[in-house]
Amino acid sequence: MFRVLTLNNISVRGLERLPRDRYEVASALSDPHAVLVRSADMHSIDIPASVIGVGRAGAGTNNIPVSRLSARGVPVFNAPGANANAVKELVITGMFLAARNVCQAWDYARNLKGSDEELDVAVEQGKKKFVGYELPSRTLGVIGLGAVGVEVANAAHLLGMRVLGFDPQITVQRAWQLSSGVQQALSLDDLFSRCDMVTVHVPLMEATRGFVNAARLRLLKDNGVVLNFSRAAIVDEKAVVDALDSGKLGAYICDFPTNAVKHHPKVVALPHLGASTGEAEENCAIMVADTLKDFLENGNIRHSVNFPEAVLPRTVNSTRLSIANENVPNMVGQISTALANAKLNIADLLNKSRGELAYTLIDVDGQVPAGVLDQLRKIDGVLNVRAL
Ligand SMILES: NC(=O)C1=CN([C@@H]2O[C@H](COP(=O)(O)OP(=O)(O)OC[C@H]3O[C@@H](n4cnc5c(N)ncnc54)[C@H](O)[C@@H]3O)[C@@H](O)[C@H]2O)C=CC1
Ligand SMILES: O=C(O)CCC(=O)C(=O)O
Repeated sequence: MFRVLTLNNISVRGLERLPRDRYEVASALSDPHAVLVRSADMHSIDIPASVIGVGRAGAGTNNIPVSRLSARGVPVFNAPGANANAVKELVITGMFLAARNVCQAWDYARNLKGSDEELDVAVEQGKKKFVGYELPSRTLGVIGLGAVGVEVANAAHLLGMRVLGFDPQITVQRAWQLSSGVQQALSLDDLFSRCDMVTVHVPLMEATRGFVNAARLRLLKDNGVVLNFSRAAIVDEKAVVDALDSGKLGAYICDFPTNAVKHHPKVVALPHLGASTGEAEENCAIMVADTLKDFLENGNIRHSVNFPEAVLPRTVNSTRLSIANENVPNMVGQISTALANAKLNIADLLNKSRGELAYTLIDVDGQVPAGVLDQLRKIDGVLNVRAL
């Protein structure tokens, strides 16, 4: 029986992928094998030693202590692309909100007082303040061309905008998905200096923290717009407020209502709604539950943010060993020597590495005695051993 601890509400369609006869899933249980999480902050909690896998039902993993888990040989999984359409739709909504001053105009209209005749007069006088612009007259810069960024760039291009993209690590898969009409910016500064609107779709990490800063905002065209549906800290909020006050920025549309920005009249701050559609919640939960299940039952690794992809079909009449280890020389040699010394035959083997970590799946004919597993665990550099 596998025990899975949930730290957030996870869509029931995903949880149904973990059959009750083999899985106990609850928001409170002891010695869990795995954790399922959305945005809960795992940096501040003790993660029990029993945990061998963490699944994020979403994209961003900045709420998870990934390096700490890597050092324990614990893979962290996410659900790449599973909520991208939902985020794209809200970002495009945000662009329209900014271009047509929708929130300010709505606020004006709902606060009008008087008879309908008086309201008619006020409407015709007041609407001058909310004159907007149309998207095809503007240039959008998309920073980060991953699952969300590519969808946003393509949709904006279809809406008639001129679109520039910047992502020095774009994958071949995403490059194929990107519309040929999206032009490449050479640097962040190049992108800011050629755009009216900029939207960020990068993970929060040291390199991206605060990289929408005062110097870059100065490069943007006047009355520009910044959209941030990634993470609050990617944007220097003080610089944004200064730019809004000076008129350099016309609007800041974001998913993070911090005290620094939420009351500003030119800010529309939503309560982290990017992935909050029934479809996205289901997609994410199903993808991450399937990934976690295959890892727990077969040791296979897909969609991990810290471990290499490692998928090996199972050999009949064998015991599967899953071994997480440091990516240093002679690990596979030592592991296979320990198995040979115990007269165990390797039927199949897969070894993959990623950065400082490596992962080995071995199908061994017959049973593997507990003593052999202990020997494998004692090899210097081995982080985790399971027999499945
Ligand atoms: N508001 C919400 O509810 C949601 C927010 N997000 C946020 O959006 C981020 C992006 O999501 P996805 O597109 O699904 O992730 P992704 O991993 O598919 O794409 C991220 C892209 O950013 C690029 N990148 C990394 N560093 C960069 C840099 N310094 N400059 C330019 N590009 C850089 C990567 O090469 C990658 O292509 C997530 O990490 C998360 O923080 C994602 C989903 C929902
Ligand atoms: O689970 C959520 O609602 C947050 C989604 C998100 O921020 C992400 O996937 O990175």
